Amino acid sequence: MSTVRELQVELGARAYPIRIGRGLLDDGAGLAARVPGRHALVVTDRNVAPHYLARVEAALAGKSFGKLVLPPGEQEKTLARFGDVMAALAALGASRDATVIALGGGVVGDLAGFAAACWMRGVGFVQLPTTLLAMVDSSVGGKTAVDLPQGKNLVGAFHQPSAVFADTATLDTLPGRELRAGLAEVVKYGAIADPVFFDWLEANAEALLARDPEALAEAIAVSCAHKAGIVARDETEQGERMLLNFGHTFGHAIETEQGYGGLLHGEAVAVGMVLAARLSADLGRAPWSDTARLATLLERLELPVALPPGLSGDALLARMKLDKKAVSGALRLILWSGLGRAEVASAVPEADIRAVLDA
Ligand SMILES: NC(=O)c1ccc[n+]([C@@H]2O[C@H](COP(=O)([O-])OP(=O)(O)OC[C@H]3O[C@@H](n4cnc5c(N)ncnc54)[C@H](O)[C@@H]3O)[C@@H](O)[C@H]2O)c1
Ligand SMILES: O=C(O)C(=O)C[C@@H](O)[C@H](O)[C@H](O)COP(=O)(O)O
Ligand SMILES: [Zn+2]
Repeated sequence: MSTVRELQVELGARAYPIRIGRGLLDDGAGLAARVPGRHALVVTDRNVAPHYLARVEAALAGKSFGKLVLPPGEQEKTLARFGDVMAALAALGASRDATVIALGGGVVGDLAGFAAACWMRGVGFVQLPTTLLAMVDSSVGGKTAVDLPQGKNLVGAFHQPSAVFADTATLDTLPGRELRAGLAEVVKYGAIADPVFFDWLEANAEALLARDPEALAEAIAVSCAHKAGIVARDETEQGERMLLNFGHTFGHAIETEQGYGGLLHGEAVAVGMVLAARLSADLGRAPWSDTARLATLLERLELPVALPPGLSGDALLARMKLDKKAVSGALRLILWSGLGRAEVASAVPEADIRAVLDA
């Protein structure tokens, strides 16, 4: 195994490690140590299972484990699939000391995590992320959820994993479009919290697209450090954690309006960040020059930066109103103050939001 980087999410008695390195899935002992009871259920999808499930099964030798291999994609992050996970846990006879293991991207992680939060009111949970997006964002922090046709992640719970093992060798089989979608969330950390990292991303964009292992490992480690710090300071999103939603009020509205079959989450977030940055510049809160830098970097990473055709501003605005940051029905947005800084804003005039949606 090559170099393993290790970070910790500091949550007191619930603190947990994030390990990042090539070949981690072959460290069966590391995974087995996080499965204290007799029962484990591995949740994965049909794209991931043929490549990686056997290694997880080998690590669970001696345990009573089940596996659930779901169809892939955002359209499967549903209450119906949540029911399938519940049924699989029941079939396994999983007791309160059971562990749910998510092997896959953010869809599998969010769904399996929500199941772990609910089965017998909460059982153990381990994240084995296999997409860049899951390694840099969704596997860390304990936000778990499923989508409704009305909106993204509307049904969910905070439920932290007991460990995150990111085997970066799994990225070798990840399709290019999915890798690029993950890069959008990487750019988010630079945009909201770390101008030096943003500069580094500008300097390393081509290396990241070319899957240079060192560049990817660095991007994952820096992203996880930011996410772990924010989660440790504000686990349940009372303040600072809301900044991780930069671009998401727009992005989630796009995903929902497209029936979860259009832009990928990371792509929608890329568009959403550019819209939020433009809105911020329109309102005099962010320099136009930084907005241009953000859009240029995302374009260099081959991500979309404009709304896909055919979406109506009215429909998107209506979707945005169901965002979870709203208070008493009033929308709150994450606005940008320029590179490295963002803030929560309420009372943003609807006309200004409509203007960026219609531009
Ligand atoms: N909980 C959080 O904090 C959080 C953060 C960000 C995003 N999310 C959620 O994550 C989801 C998006 O996650 P995603 O981008 O990982 O998408 P995904 O889970 O749909 O995975 C992307 C695609 O890649 C395939 N795949 C996964 N790993 C692979 C591998 N190593 N090789 C080949 N194919 C592979 C999957 O089967 C799928 O088709 C969204 O639902 C989003 O809302 C959650
Ligand atoms: O961890 C967080 O907090 C985030 O907001 C990370 C986002 O990238 C992620 O997409 C998250 O699932 C969005 O959360 P939601 O609460 O808006 O559904
Ligand atoms: Zn996201």
